[in-house]
Amino acid sequence: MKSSQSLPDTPPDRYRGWHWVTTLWPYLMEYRWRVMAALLCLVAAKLASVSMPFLLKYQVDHLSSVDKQGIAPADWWLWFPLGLLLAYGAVRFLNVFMGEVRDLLFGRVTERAMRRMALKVFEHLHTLSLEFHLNRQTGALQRDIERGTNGISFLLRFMIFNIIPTFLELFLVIGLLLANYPPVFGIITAVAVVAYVAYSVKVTEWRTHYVREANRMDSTTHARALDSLLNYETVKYFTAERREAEAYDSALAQWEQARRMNRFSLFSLNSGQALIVSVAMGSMLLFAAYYVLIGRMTLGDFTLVNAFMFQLFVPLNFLGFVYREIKASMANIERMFELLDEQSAVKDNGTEPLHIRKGEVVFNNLQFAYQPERPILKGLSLTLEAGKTLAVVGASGAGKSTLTKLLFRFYDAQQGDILIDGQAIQSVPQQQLRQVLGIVPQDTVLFNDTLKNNLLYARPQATDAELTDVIRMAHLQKLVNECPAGMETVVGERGLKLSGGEKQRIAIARMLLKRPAIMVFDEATSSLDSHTERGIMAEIREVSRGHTALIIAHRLSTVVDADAIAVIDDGQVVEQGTHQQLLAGGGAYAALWQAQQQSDGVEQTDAEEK
Ligand SMILES: Nc1ncnc2c1ncn2[C@@H]1O[C@H](COP(=O)(O)OP(=O)(O)OP(=O)(O)O)[C@@H](O)[C@H]1O
Repeated sequence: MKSSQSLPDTPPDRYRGWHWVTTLWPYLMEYRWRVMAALLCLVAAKLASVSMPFLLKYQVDHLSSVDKQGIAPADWWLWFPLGLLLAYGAVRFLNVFMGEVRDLLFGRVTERAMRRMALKVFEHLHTLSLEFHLNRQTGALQRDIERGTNGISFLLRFMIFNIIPTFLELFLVIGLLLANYPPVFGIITAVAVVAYVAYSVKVTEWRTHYVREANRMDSTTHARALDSLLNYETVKYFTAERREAEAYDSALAQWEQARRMNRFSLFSLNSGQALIVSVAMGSMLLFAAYYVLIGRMTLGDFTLVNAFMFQLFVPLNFLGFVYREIKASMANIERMFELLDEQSAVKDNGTEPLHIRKGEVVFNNLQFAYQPERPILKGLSLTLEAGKTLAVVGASGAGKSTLTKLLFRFYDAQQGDILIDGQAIQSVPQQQLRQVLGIVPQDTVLFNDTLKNNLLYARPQATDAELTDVIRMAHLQKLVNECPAGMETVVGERGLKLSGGEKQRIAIARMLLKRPAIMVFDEATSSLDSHTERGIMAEIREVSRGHTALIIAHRLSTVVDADAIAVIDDGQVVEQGTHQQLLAGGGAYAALWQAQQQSDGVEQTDAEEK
């Protein structure tokens, strides 16, 4: 399994604390009136909630004051408790209703914040270098974004509408108890709340490790299963089903163990919380009963204390969960912030507009290494003359594709420059640079969309006639005609429903549709049969006529017509000239030519015919 360079479990110190508040603040401000209205609803709901026990108290006091014979139905005294009952019902409804209105109003705020944040990260990811993306598992990256945006929603909702109001209510209730009743009630409530919060925080901290471990194992088992299923064919080729199942099961066993510890820690948290709540409520009721017995409190007061306790401890019970989730949300958001802080190794700070005059490309004394200890290009110099075709050949791994990556500025060379018509590519905006370049890459990856949309990706405004033209040039008519859905055929994830050669032809067609000034063909026909290859090479010659073209090829027979051929070895150009000149030179190219001719009789005949 590939190792994922995921973000570290514990975020660095600079992300701790209230960093997220300042980041999220602008999103709250975007809908400030909604936020204000939601807060008003919150206050209304809380006032309703605090008044409920009082209504209950008056009710009970009134009912217990009626003597055993009851009262006549016409007596106005009868209507008082009925009015209270109605008020109680109305206030209870108001409490719930205001909560719902609040959610309705605030939902929009959280969704907008999620949308803005997700877009920001998405755009940022597209600015990061290829190296960053190569080092990451896309799935893990996507999970980081998903968790981050969900984290925002959770944090906004629960911080503003759970934690803060719960504490507001606590202060309100403790104040009311202290003002109206013997101090013992307020004191017990305060002590219980402090004990409850302290215990919840402590135990939550302790169990975070188990929660994280369970989550990690959950991701690992998923990744294991996914990797195995993605490699479905390889598993069959090597009859490795048993091995795969065992590896999956061993990951599952670790997940099971992690879940066990997680459950145990949850048990400790919940039982401890329940104990604190029960002791507090029990002692409050004990005192309340005592005060009723000695006549200092009424039955209504007894009911009120009981009701307050219920009202307080229900959200408090929830606090353990909310605290844990808020911590997790903060960690997830911090991961997302780390992504946003990630800087591209390749800086896009060129400001000169790119002026294409002829389309000459010069690679000037390039030195480049992906890893410092392993140089790939060692002072390579090469000129692509304007309007000419230059072929680059050389052993596998010699650094040919690396040249194209440097040209597209996926990486910057450590030394040396690349100049287009005399302008260093670093000095121009990347967008402008890439607009004048077209490539048929070694491995074509397609969007999981229709053939047509994959082609139009190069130039969405292209006409049908232009599409038909490039389809013909890239020899794609047969494929389009044979597929029942024609151009509307969906090509599957990464284009996996097409053959290697078909994908290459689509890549050729869409590059032709882009009509770039400089064309790069990186082994553009390597997956094609010799017949189709010849046809397409003829088309490539045709379309690249008058354009600057760089052709990277393994099969030398495909580049014998090039205006110049450069042979790369050990990070340098070791030979350069036309096919005939290089053959006559009897050097590396001639040797390569001989070797290929021997191994491919058909190609030999083809080349001799030329
Ligand atoms: N992102 C990367 N990180 C580290 N090394 C890399 C990276 N990309 C390529 N390499 C290494 O750089 C060397 C040159 O790669 P490159 O793709 O340029 O070779 P190539 O000449 O195009 O080979 P081929 O003909 O097989 O396509 C290879 O040895 C490869 O392993």
